[in-house]
Amino acid sequence: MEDKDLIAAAKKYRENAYAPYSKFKVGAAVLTKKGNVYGGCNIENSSFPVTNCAERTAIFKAVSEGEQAFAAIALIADTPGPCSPCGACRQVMVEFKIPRIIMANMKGDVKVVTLEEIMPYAFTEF
Ligand SMILES: O=c1ccn([C@H]2C[C@H](O)[C@@H](CO)O2)c(=O)[nH]1
Ligand SMILES: [Zn+2]
Repeated sequence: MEDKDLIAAAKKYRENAYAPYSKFKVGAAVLTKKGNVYGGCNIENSSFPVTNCAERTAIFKAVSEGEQAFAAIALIADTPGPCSPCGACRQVMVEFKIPRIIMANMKGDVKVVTLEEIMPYAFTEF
């Protein structure tokens, strides 16, 4: 699967975003090594910190289906430049060793980075 296809999947899931508080919709899609795609959107809560980001929704969906080996993740939002994942999502990407992060926006800007580039000096217990 090409990056543009994973971005298109993320864009589709962005339409399902539940963001009545921030009005900021985010979509994400993870590609597993088996070749399956799991999508996610941000899901907000009136108790703001309870909100789940699009990337973590997508990753947790994949893990829930028994998939823990990932090839890439794409995320998209209506940002001036390619949308960059928050720290919590980066930590989850470290946990599951997602090697490539494809950042995109609604204008068509795309930036691809490695996990090492986006999360240097990551916390690991061992
Ligand atoms: O990596 C991120 C950062 C933020 N958001 C969502 C959470 C919240 O609903 C909205 C504004 O922060 O964007 C994501 O989905 N992913
Ligand atoms: Zn996040």
